[in-house]
Amino acid sequence: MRLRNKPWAADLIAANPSMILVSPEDIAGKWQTRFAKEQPIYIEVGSGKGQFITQMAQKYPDRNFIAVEIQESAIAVILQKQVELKLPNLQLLLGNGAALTTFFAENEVAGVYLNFSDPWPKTRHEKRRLTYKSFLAEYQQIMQPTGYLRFKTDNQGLFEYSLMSLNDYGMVFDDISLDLHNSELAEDNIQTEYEEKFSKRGQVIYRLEAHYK
Ligand SMILES: C[S@@+](CC[C@H](N)C(=O)[O-])C[C@H]1O[C@@H](n2cnc3c(N)ncnc32)[C@H](O)[C@@H]1O
Repeated sequence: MRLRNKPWAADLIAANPSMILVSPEDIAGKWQTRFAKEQPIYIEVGSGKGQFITQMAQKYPDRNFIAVEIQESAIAVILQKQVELKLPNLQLLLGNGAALTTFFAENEVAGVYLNFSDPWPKTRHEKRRLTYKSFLAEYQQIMQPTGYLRFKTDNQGLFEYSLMSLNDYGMVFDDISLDLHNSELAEDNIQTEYEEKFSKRGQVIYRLEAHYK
């Protein structure tokens, strides 16, 4: 994600406290109070510029969504969209996905989306991959027993790694697709910015869905 620091980002965030929180310490267990309606909460970790999460919020008004993004310049782009759209079922969190258990209480989340996460191909960076076991433990602690993890990527290496990592963690696979755009799931699929870019280049998109035992 190549976004230079935008001087307006901090100002925009400060001006919209009802739409975005910045690494809050006292929000765990209280997210429902920030939405218009109490309904299941789904989060996307690493939302980038937010095409996926804003479209999901529009398509599923009976669900609440939270974009979790570590880069201020990226989440400010989502916030700009939300200032215009004013979706009652979308909230933003500027924070690190590695610290989800400080932001969410047990069972607060119904599902976690990971889309085109940074691959971190070097072995010494394995711990930064969003499907590394420490991240899987974070998702597990905040997710309801019926919850699911959905992951999409164009990166074969990261996909294979993620299959092994989730399997080693003891997760159960509900669905694995080696060519999402030519599968029965394509019709309902909402594309992310990266997904559009990579599929236009002819790359296949991998997808998996899994849950905890
Ligand atoms: C390659 S981009 C993909 C963006 C978007 N999901 C898409 O598919 O178009 C990965 C995003 O994940 C964010 N990210 C990486 N590590 C993160 C972490 N630990 N917590 C939250 N966001 C993270 C990056 O800042 C970046 O915006």
